[in-house]
Amino acid sequence: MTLVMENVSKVYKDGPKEFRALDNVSLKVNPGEFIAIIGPSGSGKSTMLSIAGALLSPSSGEILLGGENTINLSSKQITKRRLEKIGFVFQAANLIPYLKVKDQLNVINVIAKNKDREKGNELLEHFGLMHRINNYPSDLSGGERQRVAIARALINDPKIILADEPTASLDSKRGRQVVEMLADEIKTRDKAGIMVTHDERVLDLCDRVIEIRDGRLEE
Ligand SMILES: Nc1ncnc2c1ncn2[C@@H]1O[C@H](COP(=O)(O)OP(=O)(O)OP(=O)(O)O)[C@@H](O)[C@H]1O
Repeated sequence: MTLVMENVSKVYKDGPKEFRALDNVSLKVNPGEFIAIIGPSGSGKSTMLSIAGALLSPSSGEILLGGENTINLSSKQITKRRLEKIGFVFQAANLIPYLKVKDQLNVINVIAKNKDREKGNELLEHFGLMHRINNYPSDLSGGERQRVAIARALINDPKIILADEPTASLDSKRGRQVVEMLADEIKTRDKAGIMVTHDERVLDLCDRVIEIRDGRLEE
């Protein structure tokens, strides 16, 4: 499963004004490859990740998820592909405040109609969270919350992992641990990973670092 973006542009329209946030961007991420995207504020990083994850449609260009072009899919089909193929990790863990840790993962099982309910426990064990399964997000440290968010992103065994500033709320040691976990998952299970980050201290854990400036890629 690869992720391919081909000649992707995104133009935001604000009344008569137009703003080109992405300008003819092409990128291919192979299985087992972990790519970092860096760049100044407003350069187009979040726009790019949102388009890669089919959360936002491009103004022109194509996105291929595992060889399948998403351009002609209906929004229902896109939602299904996203659930099956993509795991998202956001800046703040975005956990549901009124659900215990174990239920943060189970809710995805219910939505995805997964029959294998053991996977959640395996992931929580893998990330050292078993002693926390009956806690609410407010009881957890920032690092623990982010580990739950990663476990949740992996519950469907997605082949593409997209992370938007996953270390932003963490100190450098915990931030590094979180990115090490992402890198390990990407390597050992042959996933394609993209991480947007401002954190230069974790770039050595990535295979390639791509810079985005004014909506254009520079490697
Ligand atoms: N919905 C929108 N409508 C209009 N302009 C937008 C919209 N979303 C983003 N932009 C503009 O597009 C540009 C790129 O935004 P984007 O959020 O992708 O940048 P970024 O690199 O992720 O920034 P940051 O590091 O600050 O999060 C910015 O100039 C932003 O103001």
